[in-house]
Parts: sequence; C-alpha cells; structure tokens
Amino acid sequence: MPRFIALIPAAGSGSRMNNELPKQYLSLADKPMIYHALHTLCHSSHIFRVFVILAPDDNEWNCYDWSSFAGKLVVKYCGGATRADSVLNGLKAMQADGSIGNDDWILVHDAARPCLTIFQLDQLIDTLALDEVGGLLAIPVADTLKRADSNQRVMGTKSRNGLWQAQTPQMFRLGLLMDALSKVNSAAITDDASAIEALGLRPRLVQSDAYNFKVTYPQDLALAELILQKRETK
Ligand SMILES: Nc1ccn([C@@H]2O[C@H](COP(=O)(O)OP(=O)(O)OP(=O)(O)O)[C@@H](O)[C@H]2O)c(=O)n1
Ligand SMILES: C[C@](O)(CO)[C@H](O)COP(=O)(O)O
Repeated sequence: MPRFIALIPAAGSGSRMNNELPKQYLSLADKPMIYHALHTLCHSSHIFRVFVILAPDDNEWNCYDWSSFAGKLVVKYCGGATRADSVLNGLKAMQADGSIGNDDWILVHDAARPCLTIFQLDQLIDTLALDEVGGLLAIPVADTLKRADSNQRVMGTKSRNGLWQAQTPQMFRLGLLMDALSKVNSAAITDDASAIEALGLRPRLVQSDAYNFKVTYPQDLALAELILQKRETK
C-alpha cells in the first residue's frame, strides 16, 4: 500500500515579509510559524513521515524545541535557490533515505500556510488516494479580476470563470513528481502542480477554503494569528 509523506519546503527568506528573520520562524500564536503546519501534519493518522527542507546555512531551526514531533519528523538541510529546487532536493533526500518508494504519495505543503486543518488534509487524501495523477487544494476565485498596465491603470476585466487559486498541500507520487520537477525550469514555476501540468497531465483540484491562505505580507500575520487563536479557544 502506498504511504502518505509530507514535505515542507522551508528554505525561503520571506522577502515580501520585510523581516530579517526568515518567514517560517516569525512568531505566530507564541510559536515559530512552521510549528503550526508541522503540528497538523504530524498529528494526522494518515501521514507516515514529515520531511522539513531547510536552507543549508539555516541556523535558526536548532533554537527551538521540536521534540513533540519526534517519531515522524525528518530534517534535511538541502534547500535550493527556488521553491521548486527545494522540493526536488527534498525528494532526492527522501529517496536516498531508502524508506520511501516511487509509488508513495508526497504532500508538499508550504511552511507559510499555518492554518491548514486536519479536515482539509483528510479531504485531499480521501479524494486523491486512488487518483491516477494527484492534485491540490484550491479555492475558486471570488473577486473580479483586472489586468493592469505599468501605471496601475486597468487595461481590462478578465473572466474568473473556471479560475481557481492554488493552495497546498499538493499531492503527487514520488516518482512522478521527481520526474516532473527535474524537467522544468525551476525559476519559471511557483507550484508543484505546474511541473506535473508540463508533462501533459491534469492534476485534480480539491476544494478548500480561504482559511488555508499563505502568509506572504506583514499584515497576513495578524489574520493567521486570529484564526489560530479562535481555534484554540473552541
Ligand atoms: N528557495 C526557496 C523558496 C521558498 N521556499 C519555501 O516555499 C514556501 C512558499 O514560498 P513563499 O511563501 O513564497 O516563501 P518565500 O520564498 O520565503 O517568500 P518570498 O517569496 O516573499 O521571498 C515557503 O515555505 C518557503 O520557505 C523554499 O523552501 N525554498
Ligand atoms: C505553492 C503556492 O503556495 C501555491 O499557491 C504558491 O504558488 C507559492 O508561490 P510563491 O510565489 O512562492 O509564494
């Protein structure tokens, strides 16, 4: 039986966050941000192991106590220059580990999506476990879309029909994802599904919700904090 393994690329710098500390370590509800995604993934009964991919020169990880995730957590210092490079390097490290096979499912999840829930994770796994290709969490676009010129003036309004915003986890089999990522220009793609699409395959979209948003700009931190605190008091 194929297993489900999570991979968290966490080698980014968070340049849009404008903070010296890499985004994944910024304090969120009294923990470094990456703690929250780890907590959900490590507590899922479906997930066999969780790999975290750090930058080779990361010297922040060891400043925190991760002992509550012992047993499932594996840390590798092999992040690359782009998100896709970090994921591919992580997959290679997984394969070298020897315990993960080409047919096992890999769930790639951003460290910067701290509000993922067990419910969303289960929906993804239950929908895709027998799928030929794999897929990703996503939400249909809700706002009206404008195309801008270089002066930030509207050039036109685009139809949002059939448009979805990609989230993570994105779930593909190890062998297929490695093959796909090793064939693309990693600087030209921003998610894992794009590499699968470039092979001519069509990943499935599994509907999620806006709570699983990506913390990208400084103002996003307060929203994530509110969501996490509200859950704790329930
Ligand atoms: N070279 C990189 C770049 C990004 N990531 C990871 O990919 C995820 C999503 O990326 P994003 O939100 O864009 O994070 P950053 O690249 O850190 O942010 P920015 O684009 O603002 O610099 C994050 O968990 C980030 O750490 C990574 O592992 N390796
Ligand atoms: C993978 C992702 O989170 C899906 O929305 C997103 O593409 C990451 O993009 P970024 O430019 O690295 O933030």
